[in-house]
Amino acid sequence: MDERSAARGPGCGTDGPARGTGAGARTADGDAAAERVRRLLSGPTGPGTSAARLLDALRTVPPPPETAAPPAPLDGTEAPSEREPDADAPEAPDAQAPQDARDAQDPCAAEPEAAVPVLPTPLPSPTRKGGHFSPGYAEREWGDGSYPPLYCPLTARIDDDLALVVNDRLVEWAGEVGIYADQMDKFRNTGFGRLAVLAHPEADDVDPLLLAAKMNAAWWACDDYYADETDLGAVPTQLPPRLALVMSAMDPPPDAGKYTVQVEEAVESDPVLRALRSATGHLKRHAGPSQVMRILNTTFQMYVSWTAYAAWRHLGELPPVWRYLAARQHDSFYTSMTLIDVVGGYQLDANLFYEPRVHRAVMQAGTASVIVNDLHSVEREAADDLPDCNVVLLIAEEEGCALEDAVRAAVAMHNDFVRGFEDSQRELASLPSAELQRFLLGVQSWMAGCLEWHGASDRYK
Ligand SMILES: CC(C)=CCC/C(C)=C(/C)COP(=O)(O)OP(=O)(O)O
Repeated sequence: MDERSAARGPGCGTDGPARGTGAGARTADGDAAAERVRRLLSGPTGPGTSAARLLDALRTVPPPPETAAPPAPLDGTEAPSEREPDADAPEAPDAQAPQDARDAQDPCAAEPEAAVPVLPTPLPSPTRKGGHFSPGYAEREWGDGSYPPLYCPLTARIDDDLALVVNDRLVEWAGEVGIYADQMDKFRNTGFGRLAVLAHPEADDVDPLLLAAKMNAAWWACDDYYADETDLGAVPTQLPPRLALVMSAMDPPPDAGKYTVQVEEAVESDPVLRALRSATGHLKRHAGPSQVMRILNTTFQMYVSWTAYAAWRHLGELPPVWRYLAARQHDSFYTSMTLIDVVGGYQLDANLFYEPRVHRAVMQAGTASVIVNDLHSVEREAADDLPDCNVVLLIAEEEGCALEDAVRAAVAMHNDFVRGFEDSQRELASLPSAELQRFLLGVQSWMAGCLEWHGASDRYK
């Protein structure tokens, strides 16, 4: 048994050839469905046929059993080392390879190789457990330990040597684009680089992890500077036009002559826009077109919710909890999770990513993780001149209860979402798509890393 297998312990995945074999404990109905899927998969091949057959099979997968089965051990494939741990070698993850920097018209085109500094390969870390496996779920203590635990996946990898390398690179990049310029130490100690390493245990290579760190840091910068932090210049009435410009920074529209020149000047003069554009350029070096558009469109959908909060802040209104949650479900770490296959170096077909049950699963996980954020940021959000929406504060207000009781209610809500994700994962476990199983495991890992990170980041102290 190699070191990595030993670290997993029994039941924590295998090195076996799971590709095409599905995973997990199955019911008799599940076996029948899996068999049907296998037969379907032996049919015609060719572009698009595999995902189409899987979708067909998905329609016949039975609903989850009434009585909860034990969590399916998702024996995903061992992630092959898909890239050399060399930060300067952009590489296509699959057939839908990233655009070259060929589109010189596109200011958001893949960053040229020269822009990525060559850094030494990180030293092997004794704590490194990168790979594709499930350490399972557990009730995890959080905060000062005085509240009921959060039911959450366990963290698959804590590698603070690697996190340091990624975070240092991220801080260097933040200095180049200019975000958090006057608070670099605070930014460093926030540790978005550590978040990327915790949340993407599949990836050992610095460059894709740096991509995740940059995207998350840029999303957060946008949130801090434009939406949330009055001290950083956030003004509710300016948010909608600012977000409209963000979209054009990330997804430059066709040339409109002198108006495009003005757009470009505006992008160049604003650190938040520079960060988002630069991170998108990095994304394009790793992602295929449908992955890029999935990530951009999810970002833009998230912005609609931000405008709702801005209206409430501007009007001094507190939304009812149901309305806040309805907005928060589209403004969650679902957005961050859209990066999972890109960082992992593979591609989940768009028709599988958007298949309703898969979509619901990722939304359940994204919402659970964002409740973790609300739990950790109550004080921070209550402290702003224009307090943010936060599920704990809103429950306390609506129920007229103590903050402690509102925290308990939010914990219960979180735990329901995680159990819902687990059910969804179980329901989808018989589908023999290695990419889908891998992606769901990536979502599981993201939830785990998110909790780990929130408990340690200086941002929430
Ligand atoms: C996807 C992403 C990282 C976006 C940044 C903003 C966002 C949707 C969050 C999940 C964070 O929400 P919030 O603004 O409440 O976060 P902080 O408490 O300010 O960290």
